[in-house]
Amino acid sequence: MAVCTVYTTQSLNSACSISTPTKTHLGFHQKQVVLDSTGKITSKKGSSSSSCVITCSVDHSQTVVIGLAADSGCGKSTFMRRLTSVFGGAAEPPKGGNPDSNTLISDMTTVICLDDYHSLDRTGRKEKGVTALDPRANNFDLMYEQVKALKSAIAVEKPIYNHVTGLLDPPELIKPPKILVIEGLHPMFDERVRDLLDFSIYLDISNEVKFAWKIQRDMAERGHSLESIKASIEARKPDFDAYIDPQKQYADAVIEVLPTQLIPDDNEGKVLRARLIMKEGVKHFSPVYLFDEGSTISWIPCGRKLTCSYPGIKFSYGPDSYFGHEVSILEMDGQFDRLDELIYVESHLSNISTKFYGEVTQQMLKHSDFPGSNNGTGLFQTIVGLKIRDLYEQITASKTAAPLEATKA
Ligand SMILES: Nc1ncnc2c1ncn2[C@@H]1O[C@H](COP(=O)(O)OP(=O)(O)OP(=O)(O)O)[C@@H](O)[C@H]1O
Ligand SMILES: O=C(CO)[C@H](O)[C@H](O)COP(=O)(O)O
Repeated sequence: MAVCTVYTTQSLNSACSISTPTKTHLGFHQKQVVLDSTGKITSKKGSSSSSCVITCSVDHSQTVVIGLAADSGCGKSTFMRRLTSVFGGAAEPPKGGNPDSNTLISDMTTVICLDDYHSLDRTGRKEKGVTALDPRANNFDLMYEQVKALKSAIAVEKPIYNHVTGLLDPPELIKPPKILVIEGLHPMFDERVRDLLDFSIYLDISNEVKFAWKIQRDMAERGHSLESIKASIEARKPDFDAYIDPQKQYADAVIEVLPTQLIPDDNEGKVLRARLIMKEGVKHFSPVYLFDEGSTISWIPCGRKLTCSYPGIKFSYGPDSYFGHEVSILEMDGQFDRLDELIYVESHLSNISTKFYGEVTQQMLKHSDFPGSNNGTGLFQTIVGLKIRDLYEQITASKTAAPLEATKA
């Protein structure tokens, strides 16, 4: 038997004689329920009647939770599109719900945006003089309770932060998916939330590159001026350094994006150097390697089998240390001229968790229009997507072997 907490705006079963639920955050009712050994909700805690059976039952297979952290405009949405594509099916906002919902649902995955846990709306932040990156503008208690509930296969009513109006909208129902991705500014900030993650990723985009991407998007697509983009990046920097960047030390995989080293003093920012930093010893995750696991390798694949124009392509691989952790780092500097030739590189990588020869190349070709498809950013995002699929399959296989353990809250 296990006890868990459900957050809802509605009564679960009005026929049950239970005490009035407590009012908690944002008008939610908090109810403690008791799960039986199969993971079904049998009664509300404290109910006088043991026959008070709540009509909803839950799928007791545990949800796998993935955390994706990055600053705004650093490629989270692009990464999510690559990840959901690995699992097949398109990700869409909840049907018939709030058109400004930040949630994306596909057959296997639900992606929730942690901006929905802003406790202060745009006006509130302005009045208090805090940014959205400041922990005081976010409700970590609710984030923790809801991620914990979803991980225990219990649906929640999650608030919505409306990016169009800057207001907190009425909540939306989130049912426990097979894979829950929590993406945003703070998935690894709160220790309690961090401990719920089965795998975590940090997108570490260097300032120069972040600036180039912001200009491209916010000037071209959103009509912002160069000055206002600069000012926004500067205004966010102290809180970014204090609260967002330090989360990378907790990540199981970090994708670092830097200016190229192949062009001396490059200031165009078009050619990128991407580094995939993979922690050793993470359960259900074995780092990718190039040629020979644990060796230090430098490889320039350009020549007969890979077409490269200036400045070429260089791969590196080897063991290293990152915030005191043992890691393996795979690096790619430069960009592909012909994406179909990526198969040559793929055939030299091991532990990439593909289901068939050429799957990485196939995924990259399928999304050749996504930003980063001609360089290491897209390649490493695709590989991490495949590693997450593998992790999910390993976790579900181990749960099948011990079903009762997985139902405990
Ligand atoms: N790998 C990449 N290579 C080049 N440009 C990229 C790459 N990834 C993202 N960008 C650029 O950055 C912009 C933001 O990307 P994306 O929408 O995926 O980020 P985000 O983190 O989800 O942003 P936000 O949180 O603000 O919604 C894109 O419009 C694109 O211009
Ligand atoms: O850092 C952010 C995460 O995406 C946003 O700036 C934050 O959510 C506030 O949003 P808005 O600018 O729409 O009020």
